[in-house]
Amino acid sequence: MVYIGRLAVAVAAFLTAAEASPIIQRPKNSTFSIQQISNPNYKRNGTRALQKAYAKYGITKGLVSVQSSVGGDVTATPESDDNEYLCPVTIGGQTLNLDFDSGSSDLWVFSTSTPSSEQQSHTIYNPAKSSTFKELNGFTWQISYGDGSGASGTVGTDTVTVGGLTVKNQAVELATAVSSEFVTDSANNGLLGLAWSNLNTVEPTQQQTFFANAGPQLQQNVFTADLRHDQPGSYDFGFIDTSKFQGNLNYVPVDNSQGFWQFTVDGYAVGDGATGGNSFSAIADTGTTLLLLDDNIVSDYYSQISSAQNSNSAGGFVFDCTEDVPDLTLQIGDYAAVVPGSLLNFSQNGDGTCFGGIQSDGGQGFAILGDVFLKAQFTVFDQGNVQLGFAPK
Ligand SMILES: CNCc1ccc(Oc2cccnc2)o1
Repeated sequence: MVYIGRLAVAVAAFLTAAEASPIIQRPKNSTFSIQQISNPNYKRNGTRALQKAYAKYGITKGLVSVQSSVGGDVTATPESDDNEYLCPVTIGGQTLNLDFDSGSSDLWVFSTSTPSSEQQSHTIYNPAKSSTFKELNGFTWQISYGDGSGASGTVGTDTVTVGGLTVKNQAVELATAVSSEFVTDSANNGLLGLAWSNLNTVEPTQQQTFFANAGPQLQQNVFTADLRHDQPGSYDFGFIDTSKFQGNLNYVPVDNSQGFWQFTVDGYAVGDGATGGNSFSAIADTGTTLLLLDDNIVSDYYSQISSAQNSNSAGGFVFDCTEDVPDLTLQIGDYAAVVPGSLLNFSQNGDGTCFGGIQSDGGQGFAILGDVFLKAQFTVFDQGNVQLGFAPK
């Protein structure tokens, strides 16, 4: 299709030139030159130059435009027990609180297409009330998450704004079915995927994430996560706010071949014990609540807590709430990422036992560093350099 486009553009350019420019009569083989002067008021802007070219030749490529070249900053508010973090997103002028998920790549919302029995007390998006919504006819999506929840539906595009950063023609996925976990999670009106676009589930044509569309035009092709325990945190797009962390950022290369923010952890330590263990693969996942690790590391950790046991009824490791819970340190290159014990006593079960922030990753071959880990680190998701940066807060 691009080839045919170029041919059309070449022909159009020729015709335009022939029609528009005056025919200059001059003797054969004469030469002349015109002295150019630069326009002092001209400010170089690649996006605008490209948009002008597209407009001139009528190329209606799905060029997304980013209104702000600086970026955006949005508050991430924890639900009870820090179960998930919700951020306001404006779609076609309608604002919904969505769960930003660096472990998936679909932007989907509760909508007028969601069965009314499932809409319950959710905020829903109504494409009919958006002047900028366009249906992608016949496009569908279907996703399932690590906790067994899931959703599916149809697709369109609209103008999406996050913290002052606007992307036009962003794929917005409308839920026509959602699992019970979402129906009852009434503060959560959908997800905004921040993993890599090769994980997007839209068919027949995979769609780009909000961040993939916005990133290349930002001052820095990054977003950062500063999640907090029991208080609002933030996601920043396009810049790194050095006031949000201590010391220097420690970068590690990312393998995005599976679509995740995946990297290597080089070892671990429990409490003030020695760092040991084999290196292992992990993903940075803001959409997962806990810190999910290999069973051997989980057993080693809970062997340090005398009352700890793996409870079937609770669905994981629990211990007496009165216990002193050790820190966990993950060695990432030269950086020792400490998760304080205070974050590893995750929640109360109501019977004097507490639920651990560290649980099994279910043997799926990589660890999932969810919110329990990300609350303790300022994290830079660097799309431009395909790397992650960590620093203590
Ligand atoms: C609480 N369950 C519903 C729900 C909220 C957010 C998500 O999405 C998830 C779940 C697990 C991992 N990644 C994303 O599911």
